[in-house]
This record gives sequence, structure tokens and C-alpha cells, in this order.
Amino acid sequence: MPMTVPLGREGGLFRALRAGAAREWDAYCWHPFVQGLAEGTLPLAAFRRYLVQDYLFLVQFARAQALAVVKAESLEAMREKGRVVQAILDETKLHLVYCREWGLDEAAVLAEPEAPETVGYTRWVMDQGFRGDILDLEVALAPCTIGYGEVAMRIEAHPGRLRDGNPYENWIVQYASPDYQAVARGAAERLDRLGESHGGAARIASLTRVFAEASRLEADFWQMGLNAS
Ligand SMILES: Cc1ncc(CO)c(N)n1
Repeated sequence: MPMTVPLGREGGLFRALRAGAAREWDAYCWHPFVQGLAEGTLPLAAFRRYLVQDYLFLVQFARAQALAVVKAESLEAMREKGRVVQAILDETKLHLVYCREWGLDEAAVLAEPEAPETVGYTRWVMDQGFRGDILDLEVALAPCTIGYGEVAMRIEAHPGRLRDGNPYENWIVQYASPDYQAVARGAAERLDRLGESHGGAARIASLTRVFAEASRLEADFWQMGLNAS
């Protein structure tokens, strides 16, 4: 399994959660679906299934980030989360363009029902936000944002990584890009800060359960793609 330097700072909350949920985190970040992306061996049908559901995921992910605007701890954090919501809503449009390149037209994507894995994951994240505070919500959101940053880094570090003629090259490049890596790094830093301000150390057991569950639900999302092939 390719290893990379984790995001967040030494002794910070993100690294504590990552270490506490190492089994679930590794199963997510180096899922067979991810290996298939890296090696260019993933069945095309698996990727198409994933792509359509990921569009539906992003819409719900924007709603969950919007809940973080509501739950934010400061005006500055409200502004920051508001920008995140806007960025995701813009990304959904790009996602439809990308789907089109894969032969999935907009009408077909919009008509597709959400898979149980998509509903299960996104509504569970929302529920963490409704029942808890901003830190519970950000921990539930963290594996999405930070995880895809690490997934891309692991793919790049994989000795078996196929570059020439890899059908998934665009996808990999998007998440390995400096822009996305900065988003992932920023999310890990925000989690570390919230850990300090919101009693992360005293809450580590319950927060680790939330982080592990989100990681497990991310792995289920990859698996949903594989199950379609
Ligand atoms: C399921 C899932 N998790 C995380 C991301 C990263 O934005 C994504 N696009 N889809």
C-alpha cells in the first residue's frame, strides 16, 4: 500500500482521528476501486456507475456543507463555509460536463435515482450535524474532503500507477492538482483548529467513531461502483 505523509499537524486532531480509525481509513483510501483507478484496470462500467452517483452525492454534500454554515463557530467561519458551498455547487456543473465525456448525458444523470449507498452516506453526515456541534459535523465531513486528497497522493505514489492511456487520468489529475490538495490541506488544518477550540482531546472516543463510520461509508461508495461491473 503506497504511503504518503498525512495532512494536518503532528499532535493535531486530524492525525489522531486518522490513527484511531487506521483500519477503516486504509480500507477507504486504498480500496480495490482506487487501485483500479491507479492501474487503469477498473472496469468502465464501475466508473460510470460511480460517476453518476457522485453527481447525486455532490448535491447532498453541498447541503451538508450548508449545515456547517448554520453551525459555524464564527462569522469568519460562516464566510469560509459559504465559499465551500458555492465551490461545490459550481463543481456540480463541471461534473455534468465530465459525465457527458463519459457518454452520460445530463438528462440521464438527473433522472438517476440515488443509490442506497449515496442516501446512507449523505443523510448520515447531515444527521451528525443535526445531533452534534460544528466539530461533530466537520469530523463527519472530513473523510470526503481530506480523503480524496490522500487517495490522489497514494495513487501518485503507487509504483504500479499507469499514466499513458489510463482512462482515469483526468480524474486522478483533478484530485492530485495543487488546487484540490490545498483544499484538502485547509480542511485538515481547520479540523486541527476546531479540535483545539472545541475540546477535541476530551471527545476523541466519540469523534473517532464518527470518523471511522464516515470512512466506512466512503469505502461502501467505492464498492457500489465495483458492484455495477
Ligand atoms: C463520495 C465522494 N467523496 C468525496 C468526494 C470529494 O469531493 C467526492 N467527490 N465523492
